[in-house]
Amino acid sequence: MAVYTQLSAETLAELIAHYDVGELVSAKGIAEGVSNSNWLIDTTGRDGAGARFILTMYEKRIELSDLPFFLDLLDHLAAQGCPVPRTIHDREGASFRWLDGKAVALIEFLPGVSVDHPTQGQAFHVGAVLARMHLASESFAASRANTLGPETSAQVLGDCGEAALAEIDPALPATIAEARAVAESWPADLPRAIIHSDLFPDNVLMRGDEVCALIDFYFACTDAMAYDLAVTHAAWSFSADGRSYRPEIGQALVQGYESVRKLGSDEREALPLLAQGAALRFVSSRAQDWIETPADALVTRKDPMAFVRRLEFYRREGKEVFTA
Ligand SMILES: Nc1ncnc2c1ncn2[C@@H]1O[C@H](COP(=O)(O)OP(=O)(O)OP(=O)(O)O)[C@@H](O)[C@H]1O
Ligand SMILES: N[C@@H](CCO)C(=O)O
Repeated sequence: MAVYTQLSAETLAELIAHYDVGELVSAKGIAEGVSNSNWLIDTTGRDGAGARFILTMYEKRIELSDLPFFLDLLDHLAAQGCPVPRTIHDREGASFRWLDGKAVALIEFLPGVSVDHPTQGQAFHVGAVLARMHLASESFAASRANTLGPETSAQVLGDCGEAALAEIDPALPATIAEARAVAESWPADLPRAIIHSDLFPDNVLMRGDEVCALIDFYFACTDAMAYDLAVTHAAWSFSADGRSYRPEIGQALVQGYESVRKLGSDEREALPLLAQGAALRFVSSRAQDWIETPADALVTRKDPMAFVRRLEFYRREGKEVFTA
């Protein structure tokens, strides 16, 4: 359940009145998501024909100084024709407002559903849209450092400590040394752009093969484009528990990406290591969350071992995985 803050109908109506979107008709809390509180908002619309939005209240994990970067990025990508929801600005032009001491933003609602078991056609289109997003971001002036790179993964796992990691699973402590080794050989000069860096199936809304929306840009940052493809590969091409690889999905993703932007030989060469770094990024954040979240909390903890299995797969299979 991701509505951490209760807002009264009056408070919501007053908030919506700051936007040129008509009057509030209904507001429903959205159960999906764990980071922020989200509501599905219906209004009468500017022309009385009705309009729908997502209201997000930023609860944790987001540096508020980064918020203008994330919200302006949505506007930029949407203006470039990418399937990304626009930020609705208030009557004074602000992209976010304050409510009960927390930042809130009104975001365009886009249709579509997240898929659990993608088809090849869907993976191809997701790869293509990822490449379009990278190219469209080149004209975006702002930048943001990746705060969750390989060195952070090593640091986070080290801070968790071997004993706490071993309590989750005996295979986890070894990932500390692996993360350090990956960080040491991390490529420094691959072509960069703004990357999504968390493009899991639940952050893509689809209708059939069509990508209707990429959402949840709150980890977006400036980094290697091939790393973003590696994250997406790790997120889409395996069963949820990471035990079985779906080669047709992995290949379709890369082919879709290359139908828009060809990978350089340096990027292709780096993909096996980038994919290990991607797997470690999610091992580390999941392990940290596991330790910090009580077992009886309302939020379901995500299993770090699902990404340890991916890590082992990428290390074992090497470049074969990314050879078309
Ligand atoms: N622009 C949008 N258009 C339509 N639906 C959306 C939009 N943004 C979010 N949603 C819906 O709201 C749900 C929660 O959003 P989101 O995944 O961004 O939550 P979060 O808590 O911010 O993220 P997370 O838990 O992934 O860190 C999504 O699964 C999706 O169903
Ligand atoms: N998509 C991530 C959560 C955001 O960091 C995961 O599945 O672990």
